[in-house]
Amino acid sequence: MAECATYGTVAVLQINNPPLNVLGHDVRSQLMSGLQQALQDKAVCSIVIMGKGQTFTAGADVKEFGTEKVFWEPTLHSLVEAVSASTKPVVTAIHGTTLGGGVALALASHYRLADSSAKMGLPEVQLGILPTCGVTQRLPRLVGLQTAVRMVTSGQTQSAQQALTAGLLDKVVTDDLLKKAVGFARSVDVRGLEARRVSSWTVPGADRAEDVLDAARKTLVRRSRGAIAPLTALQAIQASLLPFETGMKREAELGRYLWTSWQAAALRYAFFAERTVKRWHIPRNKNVNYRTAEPMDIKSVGVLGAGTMGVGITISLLQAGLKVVLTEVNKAQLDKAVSLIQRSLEGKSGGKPQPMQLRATTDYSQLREVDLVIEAVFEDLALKKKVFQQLDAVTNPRTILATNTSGLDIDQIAAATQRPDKVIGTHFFSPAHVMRLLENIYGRHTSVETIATAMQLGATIGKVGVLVGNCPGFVGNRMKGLNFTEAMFLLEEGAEPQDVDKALEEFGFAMGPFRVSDLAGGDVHWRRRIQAGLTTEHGPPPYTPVLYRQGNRYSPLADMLCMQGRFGQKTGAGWYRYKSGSRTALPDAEVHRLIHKHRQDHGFQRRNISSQEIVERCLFPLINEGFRILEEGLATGPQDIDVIFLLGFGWPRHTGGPMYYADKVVGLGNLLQSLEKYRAYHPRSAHWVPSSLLRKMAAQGTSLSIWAAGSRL
Ligand SMILES: CC/C=C\C=C\CC(=O)SCCNC(=O)CCNC(=O)[C@H](O)C(C)(C)COP(=O)(O)OP(=O)(O)OC[C@H]1O[C@@H](n2cnc3c(N)ncnc32)[C@H](O)[C@@H]1OP(=O)(O)O
Repeated sequence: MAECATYGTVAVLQINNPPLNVLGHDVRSQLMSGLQQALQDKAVCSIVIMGKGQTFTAGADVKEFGTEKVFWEPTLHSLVEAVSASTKPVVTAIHGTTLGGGVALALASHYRLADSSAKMGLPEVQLGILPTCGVTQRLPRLVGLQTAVRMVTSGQTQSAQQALTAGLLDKVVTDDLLKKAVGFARSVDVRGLEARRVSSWTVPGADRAEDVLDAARKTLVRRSRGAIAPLTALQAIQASLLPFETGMKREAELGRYLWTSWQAAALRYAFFAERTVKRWHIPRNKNVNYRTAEPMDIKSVGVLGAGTMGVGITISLLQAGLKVVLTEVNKAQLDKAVSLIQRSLEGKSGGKPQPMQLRATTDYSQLREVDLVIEAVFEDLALKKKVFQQLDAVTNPRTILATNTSGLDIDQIAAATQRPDKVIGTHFFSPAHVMRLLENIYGRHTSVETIATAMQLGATIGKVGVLVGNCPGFVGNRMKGLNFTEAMFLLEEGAEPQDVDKALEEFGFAMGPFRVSDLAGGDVHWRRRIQAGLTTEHGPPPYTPVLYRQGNRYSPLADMLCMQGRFGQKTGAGWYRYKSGSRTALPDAEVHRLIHKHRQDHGFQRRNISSQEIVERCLFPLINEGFRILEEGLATGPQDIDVIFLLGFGWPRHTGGPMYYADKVVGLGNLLQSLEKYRAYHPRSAHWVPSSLLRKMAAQGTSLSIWAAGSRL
């Protein structure tokens, strides 16, 4: 856990708690007793604290949060204070990615040394808590308010060089950190100790504090979208302008407030959910799971189609060091794609040319020897089937064939080949080289090896892979579609697009559904509705009522906009209008007139709709569909659905995701009641019929977390 050794007059305490040296109770106890021994040992003049293995420490053990163990003595706070009060100089030697409590220990030490490849960060706000243990008081004294605010409120890591420049480190070294740290510790003098205690310093640039804090507050109010931790952290940093002890009291108060908040619990859940999804199984056959599966070794990947998705996917693969064969029949499109890929990768490497493992070709037969192909052609079932037939003919029979589709039937695509066991859906989110989610979809015949390979490929390219079953829209788009449907009904009943967007943005989404639709292009979903027979390019299909399709209430408003060529930002007009070259959504009188006339034509009585109703009507049907998905065994557990929404659809992280939000914030009984209430008003919308899983859980008074704990391997 923590090992102690002496090198002449230097005592070295080394954390050894693989994989990440988190500071659980055992580690804290051993570090504390090592420190006390070193203080008592007359032969020891200075002390080094460092870590073995891949990192100094990733901070507190998050698994202890929510349990009593985190408060067992020595707490992290006691340990940090003991380091700070040490009568012998303490040098912290940092390597790997040092986070949270690790930075707190370093700040309380008298000297800070790091390996040149080290990174340091304070991710606490991402867990909904405050960096306590004096971090918000010592950091501004060491690096100034501006850097402290940036580090604490963003949670982003700093490189060793950045930390050195900011004053967070005293020295950066290369090679043999132990030897260099011991040498450094030998050179420091106990006589200078008092002056090295950061707590006795004042915050540099305090005369400009008000301007810095005001500017930060404005930015955070806009960016945090309802998350309370960043703004609370700012208040704690402000307290560093007070005497140290007063500031520490304020930090403790604010720390307690966040520690007990529901948002901290939700963010902790999100942290573990992202890691839980890699433990997948197939609900209808639990023998097919991450433990039994053996992935194929993938070294080369073919990407078919060099449009926006193909380019993003190629960049992700190349960044992970894989060989890529990019295939596109249109030579001009291929050349454009290659230049985009080159520019993107040059940007990443700071302008240095990277050895590119990319072969670009118009010739399908070049895919013959790759281990896996990702098809990224236009979202059209007939086209994809044709492409898969060709791929089946040209590629090696052991090659896995993956389709990047956002909702088409994997089984139909697989049926176009002689190897349905080697066909899988890999749904990337746009921009594919930026978005961390990869929704992997198994079909009826997809083999366990193919599933394991797709999940492994996701991890290799730095994505969070979530495995789901095959159904129209899969998990993400199947649920998300209901949100947009209900948003349009709200327009029919009296809301304006900006009212709906504002309510959902206040809930925490970066953009409301109409702004998202304008960004993505309304034509994409319009074509899908046409393919599904819900509408035609000229209006409702013959003999179809305007407000009902396929047995359900239907709003034709989006179709009406598309028929006018209003596809969103790319055409300068959609649900909003856009000035040339601008992405700012401006309310448009044309749209208001169109909605108004539609209401009049169909006898809708306009009424005022509250933000609460907007949020409930847009989100509750989607959550209800999530319960259906669990019931149908299309996702391993609620975490999988939550991760899809957190990483793929901008669901506000501080609410934990749709299923967590329903379970822990709304309450399943309340959710059921609301669904019943809206169902009574909107009997022609099947999405208000509560799922039987939700009914059962609400009746039993059980929770999704209990159900999930029982179902997960
Ligand atoms: C009262 C006041 C008390 C507390 C004060 C707390 C201050 C803090 O220190 S808060 C914690 C700050 N630290 C973090 O938030 C660390 C988060 N971890 C990461 O960002 C990453 O894990 C990483 C360090 C960058 C490493 O990434 P990677 O190499 O991709 O590994 P992972 O798959 O993420 O993790 C491997 C394994 O470790 C578990 N884990 C990671 N960090 C922690 C942690 N801090 N505590 C407990 N467990 C942790 C992670 O869940 C993985 O576990 P599996 O079982 O393999 O899923």
